[in-house]
Amino acid sequence: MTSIAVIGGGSWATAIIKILSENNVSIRWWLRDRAAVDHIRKHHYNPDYLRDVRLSPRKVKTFSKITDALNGAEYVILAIPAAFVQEPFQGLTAKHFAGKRVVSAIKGMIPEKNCLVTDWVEERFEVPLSQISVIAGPCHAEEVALEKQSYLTIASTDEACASHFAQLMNCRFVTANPLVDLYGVEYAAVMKNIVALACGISHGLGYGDNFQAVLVSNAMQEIRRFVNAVDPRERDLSASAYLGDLLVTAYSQFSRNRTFGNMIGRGYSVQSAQMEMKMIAEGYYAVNSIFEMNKKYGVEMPITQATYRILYERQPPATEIGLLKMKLR
Ligand SMILES: NC(=O)c1ccc[n+]([C@@H]2O[C@H](COP(=O)([O-])OP(=O)(O)OC[C@H]3O[C@@H](n4cnc5c(N)ncnc54)[C@H](O)[C@@H]3O)[C@@H](O)[C@H]2O)c1
Ligand SMILES: O=P(O)(O)OC[C@H](O)CO
Repeated sequence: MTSIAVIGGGSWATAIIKILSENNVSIRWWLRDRAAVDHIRKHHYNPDYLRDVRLSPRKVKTFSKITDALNGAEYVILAIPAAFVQEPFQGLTAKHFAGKRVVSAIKGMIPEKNCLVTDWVEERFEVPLSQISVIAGPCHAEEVALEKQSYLTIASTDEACASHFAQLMNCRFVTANPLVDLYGVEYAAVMKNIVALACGISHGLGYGDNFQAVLVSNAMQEIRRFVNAVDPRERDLSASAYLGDLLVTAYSQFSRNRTFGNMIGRGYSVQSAQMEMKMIAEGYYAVNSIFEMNKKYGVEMPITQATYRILYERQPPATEIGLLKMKLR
């Protein structure tokens, strides 16, 4: 049995545990909320997210102390929004990660550092890059809960590392494939959240499907320009880890980022949209990080810039999308 620590109590952590439980694994699940830990021990479902997902008490053990969850685990999966990922690891050192492989399920950047989660793991806990991977691809937790056929990409700099973890994620309703492009996949996953915000904002303003199709096409070009500037290498951006993820987030009813953007387009303030949503829209933090990063790269990024001005400079959404409209082709 492979021992896997899962860190985070949200919908994606719950969905990942459902997938892994299909295989021969032992899961050590850390949740911030002690009441949820106790509830899952007693009732075998997460009271806060994906309540219909039944958790096997034989395979899934819950912990409220993070070192207990890490103890003896071969893998550590991070499944907390990037803005909060540092918090539970305060006080931990490289020795807590010695010999472990780390998998980031996070599609976001650490706001205070404007850095990728995998870079933070490598630097902060001295985990070799060859032992780090990310879970990517178009996949909503809600569809995993319903066992709808989904595809994931496990990306790493090391093929063996990606392949090994992909095997653990393959199951009746999930096909997981390895890919050697850690940074390209991770940046594309961060950026698709920004695009989903822009899609939501324009939908909230009354723009239709015709406009969104052009917005998404232009977004793919923006992602290509940025990813190739930051990590130049040959990659097929039409693969599902990149384009597929952009499409699902831009068009799905389940998208957190699109829902958040839609509220902004309809006139909500950032604060009221955050309060109304019970889940986290990673794109809100990502747009600031990518905007800041791009000061160094100077890539043409009209969609990111418009979204930044709406969310961080409080520019009227109608004005910004109106200006963006002129730049799309
Ligand atoms: N939900 C999905 O379908 C999905 C799919 C792929 C990737 N992801 C990624 O997974 C990551 C986790 O997202 P999610 O959808 O599970 O989140 P979620 O919105 O469902 O859950 C929020 C999580 O954040 C934690 N949290 C909230 N506020 C916190 C705080 N102040 N301090 C510490 N923790 C806090 C909660 O405990 C919970 O674990 C994100 O990076 C997201 O992009 C999500
Ligand atoms: O579509 P979102 O904003 O809920 O993001 C969730 C996942 O990244 C989709 O693959």
